[in-house]
Amino acid sequence: MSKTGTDRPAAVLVAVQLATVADVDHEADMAELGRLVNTLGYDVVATVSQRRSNVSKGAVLGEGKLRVLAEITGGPGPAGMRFKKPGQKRDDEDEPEEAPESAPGDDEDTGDDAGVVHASKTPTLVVVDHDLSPSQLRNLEKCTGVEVLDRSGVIIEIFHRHARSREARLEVEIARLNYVAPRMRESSGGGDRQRGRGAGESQLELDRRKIRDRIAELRREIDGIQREQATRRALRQNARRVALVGYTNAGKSSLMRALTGSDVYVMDKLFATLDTTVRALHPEIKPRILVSDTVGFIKKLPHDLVASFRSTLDEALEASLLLYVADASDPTFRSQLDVTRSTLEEIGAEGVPYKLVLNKVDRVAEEDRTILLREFPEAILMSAKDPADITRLRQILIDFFDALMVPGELIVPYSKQALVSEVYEHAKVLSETYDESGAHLVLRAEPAALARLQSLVEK
Ligand SMILES: Nc1nc2c(ncn2[C@@H]2O[C@H](COP(=O)(O)OP(=O)(O)OP(=O)(O)O)[C@@H](O)[C@H]2O)c(=O)[nH]1
Ligand SMILES: [Mg+2]
Repeated sequence: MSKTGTDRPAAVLVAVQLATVADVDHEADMAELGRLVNTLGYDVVATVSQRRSNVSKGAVLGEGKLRVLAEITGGPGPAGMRFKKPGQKRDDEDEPEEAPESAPGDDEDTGDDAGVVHASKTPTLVVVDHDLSPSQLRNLEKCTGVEVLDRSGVIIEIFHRHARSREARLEVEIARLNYVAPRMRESSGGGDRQRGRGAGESQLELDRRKIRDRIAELRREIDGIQREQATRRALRQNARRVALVGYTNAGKSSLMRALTGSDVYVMDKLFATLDTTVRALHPEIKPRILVSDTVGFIKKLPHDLVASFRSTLDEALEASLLLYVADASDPTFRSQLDVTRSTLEEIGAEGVPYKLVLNKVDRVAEEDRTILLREFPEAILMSAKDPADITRLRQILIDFFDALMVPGELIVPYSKQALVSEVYEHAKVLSETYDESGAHLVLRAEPAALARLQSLVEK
């Protein structure tokens, strides 16, 4: 848990552990949720947890724990929630709201201190580790009197705050609108807004239509940007490209910095990077190798965000090599690797050749490193903080691309001497001699690059 006593706002976590979830997985999930909430700028000051056989449809927790939660946030408690009378359905309801059941069969639902860590300052945010339905969210807000977010809501909010490039901002805006649309409700004030109706469309329907229109508008804008990017990428088509992919906080940007000498943002927080950056391997070699740093993955990434970030990850799709970066010092890195694999599959990058980089081994004990190597014999064990490891990784990249090269020969006539430098850009020139026909270049190049150079010379 992060430091308290700062002027950062406070949040309380709500953890519901279902019978099907093992303790160790549940704890890892909660630790990750805590880090997400820290990234959002809050200190986690309390946790209310409950083991349940299922998540209550009405308000997630049982009545006793709702009371405890409301006490922490200073809200009215379960009494503040309005429930429908049997048979009655409000027009903005997607789901009927149910009164919290007291769940007699569930343990730890006593409303006493079990499963509760007490708050040192009053939280202004409640974060739940389950996806909430619109009515669950409303019920919890009424009960606690403060803002409530579920895991997807937190992730979308982080993306919203961190997105820098125009495209990332537009993508996040769409994900956010898709997230809020079903959670919107008729304003309770009623009166004024009711007057706007009449044409058979409620204010809520109108608001939702506005959101759909806005999403369509954002999509068009993104399409424009993507066309420009495709052009820019086409210019890099002949370059040798490697993309860093992996779970958030694994150390992708640190590797990017070390490999390319660039100053991309590195931070011990989740989702420090949201935009793709492309830089040449440094010190530069010819032909150059381009490295791209990408957004990190996370468990249960909201589907809209996966879809949105597909375009950001196009960079990865077009790379000849992916480096799957994992934080070997994190006890849950194996499940993080699974998330990386399945997310890459989802965006259609599963066919791209890859190498596994087990990073942060400086924080792994010597004997555990041996175990890791036995389990992942192909992996590159390294630390982004160790210059010798970076040199080794750099050589592995160079060797990978060199192995794709085939031998070739070009004769560049004197009338086309400008092409010689072009050849040096895209091939490894082994010898350069001159006779009456022009420059004889003995070289190695990737087959596509060689064919292209050949056609330029003969044109
Ligand atoms: N000890 C140690 N720390 C590392 C290593 N590599 C990265 N870190 C630290 O791990 C944290 C996250 O590093 P980043 O490079 O920002 O990770 P990332 O994968 O780019 O993360 P996101 O952009 O948030 O997805 C930072 O505090 C780094 O200093 C390493 O090899 N050893
Ligand atoms: Mg990063």
